[in-house]
Order: sequence, then C-alpha cells, then structure tokens
Amino acid sequence: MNDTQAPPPVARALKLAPSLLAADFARLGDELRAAEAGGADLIHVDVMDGHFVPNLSLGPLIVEACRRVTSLPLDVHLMISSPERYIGAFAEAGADIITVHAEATPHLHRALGLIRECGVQAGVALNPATPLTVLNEVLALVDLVLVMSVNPGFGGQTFIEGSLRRLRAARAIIDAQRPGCLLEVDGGINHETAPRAYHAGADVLVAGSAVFGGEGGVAHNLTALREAVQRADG
Ligand SMILES: O=C(CO)[C@H](O)[C@H](O)COP(=O)(O)O
Repeated sequence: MNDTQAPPPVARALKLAPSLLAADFARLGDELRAAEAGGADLIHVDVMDGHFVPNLSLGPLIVEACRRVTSLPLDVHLMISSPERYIGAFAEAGADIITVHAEATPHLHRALGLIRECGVQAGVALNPATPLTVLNEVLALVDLVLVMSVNPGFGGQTFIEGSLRRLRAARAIIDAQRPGCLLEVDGGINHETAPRAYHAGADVLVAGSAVFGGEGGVAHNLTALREAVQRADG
C-alpha cells in the first residue's frame, strides 16, 4: 500500500437480534435461553399498541420478565403512538436500547432525549416510506438507526427490496456524521436477505420467523443466518 491508497475497509461486526414476536410465548424463558446459547447478540422486543400499528403485542411486564432470564441486551422497539408516555416504564423494566418511530410522535427530539435521560441507548426507526433526511436532525441523539424492511405490525412478511438502497444511504449518512452508531434492519430477514442487508450496510439483523420458526431449532437457525452472511463475504 502506498501513501495515496486508502486502507482496506474493516469488516463490520455482524449482530443477530432474534425478534421475540415469533417466539413461543408459552415457553418464553426457554426461547430466550436458546437464543442466548445459540449466539444471539441482542434480543429484539417488539412492542405494538394497536394504534400506531394494527396489532397488539406486549408491554413492560414482559420486558421485566425477559430481563430476569437473559443477560443479553434487550433491544426494545416501540411501535406505539406518543412513545414518550412509556419510555420510563420500559427503561425501568430493564431495556438496554429503546427505539422510537420517527412517525409516531411530533416530539421525536424530546422522546430521544428522554431515553438518554433514563440512562438507556436511544434508537430511531424509519418506516419504508419515511425520508432518510429526518436522520440529519436527530443523528447526534441516537445510538442506533432502524431501517424497517417491512411495514411494521406483523412478523413473517416479505422483505421490501427498496430497503437495500435505503440501507446503503443510511450507512453513508452514519459513516459521515456519526460513526459508531449501529444500523439495524427489521423485517423479512432470512438466509437469502441477510447477506444482502449486511452488505448494504446493516450491522444488526433482526429476524423473527427465520430464528424461532422452522424445524431446525433456534441455535441451528442462528448459525445458518451467520454462515449465510459469511459465505457471501467470501
Ligand atoms: O418489527 C417487526 C414487525 O413489525 C418484527 O420484528 C419483524 O417483522 C420480524 O419478523 P420476521 O423476521 O418474521 O419478518
């Protein structure tokens, strides 16, 4: 390498975040332990209010129960309107990261500040039709950007192809303005889309059905996802 050549890019660490939405809630403790033993990096917890998204899921009580079972970081994704009303409750329940949707509140800046005040890492999520320009206004306040690759509300949906372009654009914004901020992708991640999402710039891949579904078991599914990304590397 001579002085004018850029150093080779450092490979980004891949983080897998199983989404509890696809877990068997009757065996939640076992599912969490299996995810941790299988090499998950975070546990993604989908909170839905039947208002911001057309589905209901879980609240702080379940987050508190998860906290007692796993030492993995709890990555709490609030798909709820006016999330600032519940940030304190989720922080108290043991969330490590709380992500709010840019579309869910007229007070996004306040909500992100409130998360930080609670001593929790802050994330901002963007629906598939939300312009990435909102990032310019809040990037200094966040530790994680979540690019939704489905319309939020349900697991098991098909990955929206345009998300790859959005991931590449979000990666460029983060690298230029806030290196170290994580880029997460959520929705339709499987052995086929995981390598493409990672190579488009995602650090954290959220996967529900691909981890907790199928016959192979959680550890096998996590390994398969990781190997799919590594194969595409080589
Ligand atoms: O946020 C979500 C839905 O709003 C889920 O995390 C997401 O859809 C993951 O599920 P799958 O991997 O089955 O697509």
